[in-house]
Formats: sequence, structure tokens, C-alpha cells
Amino acid sequence: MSESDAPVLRAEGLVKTHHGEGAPAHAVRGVDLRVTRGEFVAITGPSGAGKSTLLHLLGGLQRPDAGGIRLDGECTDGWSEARWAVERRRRIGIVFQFFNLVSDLSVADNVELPALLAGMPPRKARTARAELLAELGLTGKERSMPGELSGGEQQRVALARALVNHPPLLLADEPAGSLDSKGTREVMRLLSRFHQRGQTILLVTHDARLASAADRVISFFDGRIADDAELDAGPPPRRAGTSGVLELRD
Ligand SMILES: Nc1ncnc2c1ncn2[C@@H]1O[C@H](COP(=O)(O)OP(=O)(O)OP(=O)(O)O)[C@@H](O)[C@H]1O
Repeated sequence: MSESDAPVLRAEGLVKTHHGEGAPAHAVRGVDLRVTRGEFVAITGPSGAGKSTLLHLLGGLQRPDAGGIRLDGECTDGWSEARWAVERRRRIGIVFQFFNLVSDLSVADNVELPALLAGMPPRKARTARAELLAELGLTGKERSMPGELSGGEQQRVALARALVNHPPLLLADEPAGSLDSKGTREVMRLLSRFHQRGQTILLVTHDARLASAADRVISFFDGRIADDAELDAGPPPRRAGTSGVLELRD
């Protein structure tokens, strides 16, 4: 299988136990998962089921106790923290519930930073940033600091930051978890729109309504996949970069 035919993400036999103050938490108890190019997969399940731990493993933010992960067919076994950091910039965009923007950098700098760190020439990074912010309805906010923005706006900046390097995979961990209903609708509409353009997305949410935006829903329970179902297919995803400007209406 050539690398381009390989699944964007493949996990086999993933296991992760957290050792905290109390009894060990068996968060992920043996997970096999394959995500193909262009899929929008939601992982849903009750609080404490292990969804965030799984997403952290898949993004290389935590190491599994057992099992392995392949990105575009490439085995990640033995990757160091530094290697994961480099590969994440190129291959995996991540958005979190609480945005995790750099509070003392402007909106523009937050979005440009990962592009510059990935080696994009400054002029190209500025153009990429401007295009994404325009698409996300944030033109005019470039000089704002994150603390001056609403939660929904901050999450849109986080989305721009996650996508500025055109990563093959977007991981989203409860991206609407701290937003009001308007912000939630915006974020979900944007995820759907990027998916329509061909973006592969893995969304973790405890909210079954949000999961229904995906075309495949995995029910996660007690550290294991309890169900894995394709939903009715919507219009086929288009190739990346072929659609027009986003509209953000209520
Ligand atoms: N860093 C940690 N140290 C110790 N235990 C942890 C740690 N992170 C998670 N856990 C435990 O692992 C289990 C799974 O947690 P996880 O956050 O992955 O679940 P979740 O499904 O994402 O939950 P939620 O929807 O509430 O975010 C829980 O019992 C949790 O308390």
C-alpha cells in the first residue's frame, strides 16, 4: 500500500492507564481504529469513558502503555516528544475545549506561529493567516488579544491556528464544550464546512447532537469502542481548497 492510499490514522491495540492519587484509571483498554481520508468521525460517550485520553494518544500528547499508531501509514513507535511536536505541526491540527491560545500574542501571531515554526516563509504565513481569518469571519480582529474576544471568536482563532499548515487530520476535543448555543452552532457549521472541503476530522464530544454532524459515530464506553456506525451520507466531500467563502449566519 502506498503512503497516499494508507488511512490517515490507524491505531491498533491502544491501552492507557492513568496512575494518579487514587486507584489506577484504565482510560483506554484496547482500541483499534482506522480513519480514512475525508472522513468526519465523532467519538461520543459518557464523562470518564476515556474519550479525551484516546484523542491525546492519537495526537501524540500522551504515550500509550501498549499498542501503536500509524499516521499516513508511517509507524510512530519510538517517536520522541520533539519528533511528535514537529510531526503534529505538519500532520495534525488540534482544537481543545478551552482554546489554548497564547494569551500574550495577538490573533494574527497565534495563527502565524505554527506556520512559521513549520518553516513556512513569513510572507506565505501572513497570506495563509489572512485567508483563514477571512474565511472564519475574523477579518479586523488580527490585532486583538485573545482575552478581548468572545469564546466563539477564540475558538475560531484556534481553528485557524489548527488548520494553517493544512494538516491531513484535525482532532477536536469538545470544541464547543465551553461555548453558548450560538458559538456551538458556529463551530459545528465550520467543522462541517471544512469536512465538505475534504478535511479529515476526528471529533470528541459527550453531546450526541454534535456527533450527528459527523458521518461516522463511534460510541466509547469504559475505555472501549462499544459501537461504530456510519450515518447517512451527506453530499460527497469535495477536494480541499475548492469551495467559496464561508458564511457565518445564525
Ligand atoms: N491525567 C490523569 N491522571 C489520572 N487520571 C486521569 C487523567 N486523565 C484522565 N484520567 C481518568 O481517566 C478516565 C478517563 O478520562 P477522560 O478524560 O479520558 O474521559 P472522557 O471520556 O474524555 O471524559 P469527559 O467527557 O468528562 O472529558 C477518568 O476516570 C479520568 O478520571
